[in-house]
Amino acid sequence: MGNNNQKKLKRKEMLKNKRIEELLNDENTVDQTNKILLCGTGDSGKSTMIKQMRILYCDGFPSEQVQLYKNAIQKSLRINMKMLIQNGKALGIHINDKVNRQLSEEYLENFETYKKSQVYCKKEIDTLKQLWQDHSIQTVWNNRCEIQVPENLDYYFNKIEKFCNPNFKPTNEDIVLFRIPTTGIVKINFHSQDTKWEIIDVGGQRSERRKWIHHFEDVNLVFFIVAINEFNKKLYEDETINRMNESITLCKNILNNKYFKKTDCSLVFTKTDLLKRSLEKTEFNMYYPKYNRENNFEQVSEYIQKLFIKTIKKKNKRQVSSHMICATEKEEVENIINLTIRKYLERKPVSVF
Ligand SMILES: Nc1nc2c(ncn2[C@@H]2O[C@H](COP(=O)(O)OP(=O)(O)OP(=O)(O)O)[C@@H](O)[C@H]2O)c(=O)[nH]1
Ligand SMILES: [Mg+2]
Repeated sequence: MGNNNQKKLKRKEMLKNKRIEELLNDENTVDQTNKILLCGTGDSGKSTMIKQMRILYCDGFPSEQVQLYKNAIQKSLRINMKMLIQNGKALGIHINDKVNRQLSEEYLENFETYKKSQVYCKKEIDTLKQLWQDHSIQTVWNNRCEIQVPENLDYYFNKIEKFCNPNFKPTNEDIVLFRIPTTGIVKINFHSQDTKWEIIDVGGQRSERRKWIHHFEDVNLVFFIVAINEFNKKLYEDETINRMNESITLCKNILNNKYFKKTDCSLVFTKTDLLKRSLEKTEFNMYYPKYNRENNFEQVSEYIQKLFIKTIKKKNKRQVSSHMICATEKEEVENIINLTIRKYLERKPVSVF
């Protein structure tokens, strides 16, 4: 009798083990993909995070992407010098140096001819180099919060010969620092802490936001990305609107959306390096008059975080976290992704049964 019972138990154990193996081999059960959605206004740093993920988890950029960035970087130098000259005039910053003023006039006159050429001739490179070093052009660049120019333009102008060389091949850093506004949706798959993840990047400009809704379902984590240095900038789509105010309104609308009632969310403040730089020259309370603390990074960044956090309702049903990073630093992106996933998994352990 005892032997029979033992046999039955053994058989039960074997069946259980077989079932576990079946479950483990069933992709639908174990390989369930978790979803992270990146939201935020244009230029906030969503794609920069995605690029870092590509470098960290997907062996970097495919050759078509590298070529796309090469072309875009090369084109942008011309266009942005034109912008600096023209916007300088509009801001009342005229080129004082006689030689450089003449050079800038000639550059604008010949711009269309230059633009037609794929390659930069020596004369154009020398002109761009000299104009970039001009004191008045540097004044325009230092007042860039008044105009719409790319964030890291100095990186490219400071090494202009490299970028104008027809044989130049963009490095990861060249790609991470350059912005191509996202249109449509970009997805990346990766593994973290024995779980499968998909991270979704969307375009943040107003015209792109209506596409977001198609990706709201089954989201495990929402990251709302904010460029923490944009307190003194105007929205590209409507220059009467302050960029940070636009971001606060969007944060309120997205993170309180019914789809995300129970979804953990992370506020990710990027561009900490640029905020530090900008507070050296700008008083934060000129833009937020209610602010009455020190004009330093620690206190201003804490105040900005609170402006966003207080818009998020019903925190009891979900975890809300806030992080500050320089998104152009790969390790900082990696750390917050890992940390957020770990916190998520701790709260909701993945169970096979
Ligand atoms: N210096 C610095 N630059 C950053 C940082 N984060 C992003 N950038 C730069 O900011 C620019 C905009 O970044 P993107 O990631 O393309 O912005 P986005 O949110 O994807 O913009 P859309 O696609 O229009 O929604 C790029 O030139 C980035 O290199 C940061 O922390 N520090
Ligand atoms: Mg983008």
